[in-house]
Amino acid sequence: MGTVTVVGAGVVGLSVAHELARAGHRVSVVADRAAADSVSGVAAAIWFPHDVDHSATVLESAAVTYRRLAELAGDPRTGVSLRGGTVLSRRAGVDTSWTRAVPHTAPAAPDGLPPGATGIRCTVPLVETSTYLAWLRGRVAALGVRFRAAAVTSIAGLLRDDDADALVVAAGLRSAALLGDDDVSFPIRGQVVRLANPGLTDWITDDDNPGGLTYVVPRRDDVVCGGTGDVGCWDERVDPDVEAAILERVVALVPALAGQPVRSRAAGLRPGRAGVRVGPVAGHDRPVYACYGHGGAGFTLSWGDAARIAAMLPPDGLPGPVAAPDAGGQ
Ligand SMILES: Cc1cc2nc3c(=O)[nH]c(=O)nc-3n(C[C@H](O)[C@H](O)[C@H](O)COP(=O)(O)OP(=O)(O)OC[C@H]3O[C@@H](n4cnc5c(N)ncnc54)[C@H](O)[C@@H]3O)c2cc1C
Repeated sequence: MGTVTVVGAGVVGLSVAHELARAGHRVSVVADRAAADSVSGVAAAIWFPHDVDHSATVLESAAVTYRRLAELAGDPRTGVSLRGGTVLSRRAGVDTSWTRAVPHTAPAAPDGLPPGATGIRCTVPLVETSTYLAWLRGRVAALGVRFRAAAVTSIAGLLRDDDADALVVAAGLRSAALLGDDDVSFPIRGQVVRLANPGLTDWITDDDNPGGLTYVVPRRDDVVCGGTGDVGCWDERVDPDVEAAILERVVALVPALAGQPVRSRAAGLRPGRAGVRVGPVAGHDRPVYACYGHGGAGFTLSWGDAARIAAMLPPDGLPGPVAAPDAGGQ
């Protein structure tokens, strides 16, 4: 058994802490924001590998997470359910490799689709973020993981002050600045408006909408309507003009949303990266691992990538620090 400190308490940090503690490590989590106050609290969140590459490793992590979330859907306390929906496409040659990670997909019936669009029907896990993140934190705490509220200013400083045998950096978008060896990370700004739910259950995504990225994700008490995918934008404020445009697009797509009152609104920065980073980080005197860069798919990859980190840190033989130049993860 070893002691491991995880930096980050978003969906990724919590999932990593869970898997490490379950494997037998003594785990601490240090974070300056609770999950609900990070981008994890803004997510829609449906299972879908959005804004990440669809490499074999990513799709395997997505498939592992699908299965785990599908199991959790059996327990209403988790806030996870399985929901049917449609992935719309308005152009030829769209990448459908993600379908390999879903047990069953079928072509959508053309009636009801926008003119010229095609669709893929499937059932995926829907995560009600506030319920799920609170449940997950409770599970992690029940495994004996300790939480510390603090801002980490440098990895070297943390290693100096912390006697953990290993460190995992799962700090989302801010991981790159903390590690200082990554120039391929970037924000992807997303804005949503949440409407009262007029009784919808099916979700729909419309990435090729001529007006911009559009999706409708009905939850128990509201409907998450989006969105935007502004690459390189660091602005976390809600923009009223962007909201008006989102509302226009979602009502055109799902007319039942017309006139529904706004319940809440939010914007957040997805941790974009040219390749999700899961693996050892070189150049430290103790083992340091990275788990970040999940783009619009942090929930979708959470359990799979947490399991990968746990496999890299076996409790009966922690690896040593990595001296060779870091290859930059997967
Ligand atoms: C509008 C929108 C819709 C989305 N929809 C979906 C969806 O449907 N499905 C899906 O899978 N994903 C979705 N996402 C993406 C998802 O939200 C992210 O991929 C995921 O939340 C990233 O989680 P994370 O734990 O890596 O980062 P975060 O949630 O940002 O957590 C980072 C953690 O690290 C801590 N931290 C960072 N730096 C420091 C530091 N220096 N010191 C101490 N602590 C630090 C923070 O306090 C926080 O606890 C969506 C995102 C947006 C914006």
